[in-house]
Amino acid sequence: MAILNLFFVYTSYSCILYCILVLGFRLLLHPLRKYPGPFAAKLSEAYGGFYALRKRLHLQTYENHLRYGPVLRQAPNRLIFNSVSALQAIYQNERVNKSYVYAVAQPEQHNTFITTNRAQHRPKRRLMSQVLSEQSMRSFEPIMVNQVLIFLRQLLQANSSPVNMTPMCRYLGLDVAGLLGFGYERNLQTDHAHRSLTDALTFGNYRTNQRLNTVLMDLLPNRLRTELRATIEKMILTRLAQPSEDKHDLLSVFSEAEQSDLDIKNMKKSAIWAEAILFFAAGGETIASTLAATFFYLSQNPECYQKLATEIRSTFSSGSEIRGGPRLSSCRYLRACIDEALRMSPPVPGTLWREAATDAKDKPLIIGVSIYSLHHNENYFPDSFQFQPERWLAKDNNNNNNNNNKAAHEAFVAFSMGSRVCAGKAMAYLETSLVLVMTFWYFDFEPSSSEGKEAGEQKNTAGGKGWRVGEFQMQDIFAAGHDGPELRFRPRGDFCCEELSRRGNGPADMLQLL
Ligand code: HEM
Repeated sequence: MAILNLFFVYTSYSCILYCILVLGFRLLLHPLRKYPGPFAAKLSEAYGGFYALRKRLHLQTYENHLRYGPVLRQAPNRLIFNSVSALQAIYQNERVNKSYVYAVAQPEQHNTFITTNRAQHRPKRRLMSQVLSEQSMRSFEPIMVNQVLIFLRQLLQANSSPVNMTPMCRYLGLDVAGLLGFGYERNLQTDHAHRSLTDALTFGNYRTNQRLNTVLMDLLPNRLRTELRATIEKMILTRLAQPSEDKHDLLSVFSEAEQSDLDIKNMKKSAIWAEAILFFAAGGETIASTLAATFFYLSQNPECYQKLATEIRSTFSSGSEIRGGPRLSSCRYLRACIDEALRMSPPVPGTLWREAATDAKDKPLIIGVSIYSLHHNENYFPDSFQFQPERWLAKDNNNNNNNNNKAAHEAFVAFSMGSRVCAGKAMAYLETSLVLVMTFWYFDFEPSSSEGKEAGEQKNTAGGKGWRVGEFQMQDIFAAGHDGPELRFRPRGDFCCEELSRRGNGPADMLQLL
């Protein structure tokens, strides 16, 4: 017994001594010791984990940059930068890779987003680029438009009562993502039965973000994940029972690409489902965030709303003309509004961790730029908390706006940059543009309460410290979480009901909804 006691005493002392030595090293001898940052962050990754758990790590990082400057030590082995020069040096650098923390965050997924090995990443990325290319989008567009029409019918059905745009946009985004990824109609927009999918995705994002920011922490349970897996299995089996050429989706693009691309041919067929799952979080959730934020800012800024309404309603002469192509691309104010919403409330607000490509066995230095912080850096975006789509529009004459505009473009990083830039950028702009233009064509909208600005923000989560009036607040769970805005939609004249009933699934459906 005495020996056992002695063993425990020595073990406890050894542990305490070990902790003191590790913490002392991190504080006084570590190569990053001279970089400023919160005291707790210098000692442990738990600092980042704590704020990730509270879903406000992006806000904390922003506040820390204000306090400590453009280079910040956020964990013993991690630095965050807040400048365009650092952005380019990190993300456009062949010698810098995605950090190993991605693989730790989702060990079971080896898709385009997670894979850190360049050779393994290449064929996956080529496949994704093909399914998300402009040509592929042209084939997919009618399916997308059909989903947007369902979205519009839901707005009509609301009959001017308040609509919470977060769930509406999520159901739309996930239905479109499901159709492109799995060729499967999940019908979240119209059917309540499978909406737990959204909770499972939120939970998955939250868990991923935890692990990205502290590899120590994995406290969250797994039940929703199991449910998500069952749903996905059903989607895969249904799709596999159909000929691949029956749909325009990931499987059909894969089947065609493998004829001519040996690397893609060598990919296991099962590997494409890991890519399809990625469509939900990478494609569905991000688009929903962009839409919810843009609706929010337009409802809060009547001048911008008017300018955009005028642009859209003078560019098209009927709802059925609204399609991707030169006329949609000519809507420059529309693009400026989307970019400004992406800047102010980026759908991926956190820090995208990178590390030097090296064979060394030592723990690599992890570095990155926080998207939210850079997007609110006053050097690049003066009055950064104000919604000003004009900052994206270069003036023709030689005034300052052109210089500001260049700085803004260089610091705009909502889709990341370099070899791991978002593969779905073209789809993101097409889908968000179609939704906004078609909504403005058929409806007018306003915040749900007549009390104006603040009332419109009530359904706008996160809150607490860091809350700003006029900002659509994102929760940092990698692909952002949010709620609201609550808006009321009024049809623009009688033609709205007629046209919407004529298009898409036809009058029978429409009668059911009205
Ligand atoms: C507004 C909407 C979107 C935003 C803001 C966005 C943002 C991003 C960002 C920041 C990354 C880099 C992540 C990292 O390095 O950790 C990324 C990667 C990626 N995104 Fe998007 N995304 C959007 C829409 C989409 C869509 C619609 C798809 C397609 C379904 C998509 C597919 C991907 C893929 C496959 C990657 C991984 C690329 C790679 O590592 O090679 N994204 N996205």
